[in-house]
Amino acid sequence: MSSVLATCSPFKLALVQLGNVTHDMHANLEHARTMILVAASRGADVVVLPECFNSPYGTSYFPQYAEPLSTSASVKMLSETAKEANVYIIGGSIPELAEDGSGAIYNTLTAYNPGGSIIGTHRKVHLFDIDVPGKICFKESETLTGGSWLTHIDTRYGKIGVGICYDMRFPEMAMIAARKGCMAMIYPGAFNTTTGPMHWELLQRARAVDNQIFVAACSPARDPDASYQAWGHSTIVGPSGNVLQTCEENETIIYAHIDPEEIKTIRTNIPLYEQRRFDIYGDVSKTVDIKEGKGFKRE
Ligand SMILES: NC(=O)CC(=O)C(=O)O
Repeated sequence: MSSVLATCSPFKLALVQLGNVTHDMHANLEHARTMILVAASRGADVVVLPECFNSPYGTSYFPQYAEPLSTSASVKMLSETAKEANVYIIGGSIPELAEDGSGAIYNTLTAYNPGGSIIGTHRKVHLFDIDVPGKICFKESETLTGGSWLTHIDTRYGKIGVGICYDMRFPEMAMIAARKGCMAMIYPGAFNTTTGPMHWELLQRARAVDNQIFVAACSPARDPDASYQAWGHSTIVGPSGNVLQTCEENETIIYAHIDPEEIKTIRTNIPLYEQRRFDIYGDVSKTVDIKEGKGFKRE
């Protein structure tokens, strides 16, 4: 049993499946703020927003809406709202313009503590480039650059790993987080009406059961007028791979009680953590070190 888990404590998690994401960023921010306050008023301790919550999701939109984090209206709103509502916020993602003059744009998550300070920044590592003939062709790499570190956030409830959408398809990220002592992986995401029914829930349950951690994925609500049809179905999964809470495609907030005792119980009953054969296949979590802030980066 990881000693880190011994210091974890229960909390109420809220996923805001945000609707009404328009072309007006300031209207989107105001709506997101209102929904965070609703979640907080219903007792949430950690509130999660979806991928690309401040603007429409699409390769042509990323450059249009990209902001440097240091002057971002979205970061300002999230920081102020975390403080006002006295909650942790895992702030979905926003298009981020690099401040090094390279012009690079990232799909970036920022996380906040109840004091309003940023406690983690994650740039989507795996870009969503797929082509399913006749169904969906999407190439984030046309306008985005992939991130280069993994992010684990320290909260008063324990450590939480974060990823963004397509990152969920890469089991190494969740595996590393679990072995570094994270109690949960949380993914803001926006699967679509082709890949959503195929893989959205399956992937979350797989990441949870493989690693015996909680997994949550927070989607935007579906907008029939949008160019990208989000799947919705925000979901929270327990460490046995059990779905704790889910929903359909409309705007809503889902909640779940995250109790680390459930992790301890499943790891006692099915003790994978004592049975792994690193002598045969090695331990992927040993290949990454803490490099900067809350990020992990490979040499
Ligand atoms: N939008 C994504 O990043 C990922 C996705 O839709 C999928 O993997 O399917």
